[in-house]
Amino acid sequence: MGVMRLGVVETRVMDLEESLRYYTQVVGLQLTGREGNRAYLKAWDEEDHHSVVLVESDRPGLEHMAFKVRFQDDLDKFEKSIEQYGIKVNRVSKGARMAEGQAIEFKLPTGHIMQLYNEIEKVGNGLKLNPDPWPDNLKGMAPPNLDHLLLTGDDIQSVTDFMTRVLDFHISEQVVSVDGEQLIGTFLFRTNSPHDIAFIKGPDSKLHHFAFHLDNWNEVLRAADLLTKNDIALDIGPTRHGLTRGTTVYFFDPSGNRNEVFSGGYVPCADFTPITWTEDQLGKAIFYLERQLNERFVTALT
Ligand SMILES: O=C/C=C/C=C(\O)C(=O)O
Ligand SMILES: [Fe+2]
Repeated sequence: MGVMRLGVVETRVMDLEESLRYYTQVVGLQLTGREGNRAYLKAWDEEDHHSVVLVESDRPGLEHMAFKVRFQDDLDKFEKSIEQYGIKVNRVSKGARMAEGQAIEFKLPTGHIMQLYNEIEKVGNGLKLNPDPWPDNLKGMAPPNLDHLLLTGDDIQSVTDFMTRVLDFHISEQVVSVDGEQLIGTFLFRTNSPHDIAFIKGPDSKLHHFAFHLDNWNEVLRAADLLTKNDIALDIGPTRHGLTRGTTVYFFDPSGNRNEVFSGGYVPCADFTPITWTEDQLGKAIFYLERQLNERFVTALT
């Protein structure tokens, strides 16, 4: 029962062809389908039809995010508990997007659209019978999987209450005001990774970044090399986050959506005692080696 992992981020892009070149050649995702103004992509170690949907639009940003639940009948249970909590739930019919089954959709207290689903076509990763550790013909950064996303919103307390009490997410880290009164950031997980989704104080309904996993620090450096090789500006990094301990590079896709490649961190379980950062240490929390935020951290949102 319950939410397994972040399954899909549907991201608005301004030019689908240019974005496809970037996400397949530089990031190194595999194109698995195209229909109308949407393109569907997966990372090489993922089995489902897609984890990233690019939808051509007149503005960048996050159209929706979807978490995969373990069983189809989890949807009925979550529909009831979300509505009991006081948030309206809509049903999304099978086939609303290529290869996807039925889903439930609702708006978070921060204004973001979230879906829960179980059914999606499995295309496999070709590594299930006497497999090599990775396939041939990988391109670009070649992340094995989608990792997490960071969103901004005003009421961090409410979204944390909802995610923990209704969707049973656990808190790995939190950022609080110096007097401890106000919750400024919240890092939440269902998988045993430092975060599957996080929220920090800022304008409602905005995307800060979505991230792909890499195996180690060398791959993070190589990702930065690839960006420079392609004359793509880095936002920051390679560096380390104090929060999550993850090593990282932040950069932007052609539409200005921030991407991240992330490696490391720790392996929390449900009994993990949350790590607390006070706002006066925010610089070190976010960029441990620089020990200060860059301006874009709070302004470059989509
Ligand atoms: O509040 C911002 C901290 C960001 C941390 C990450 O992006 C991460 O750990 O992947
Ligand atoms: Fe991140």
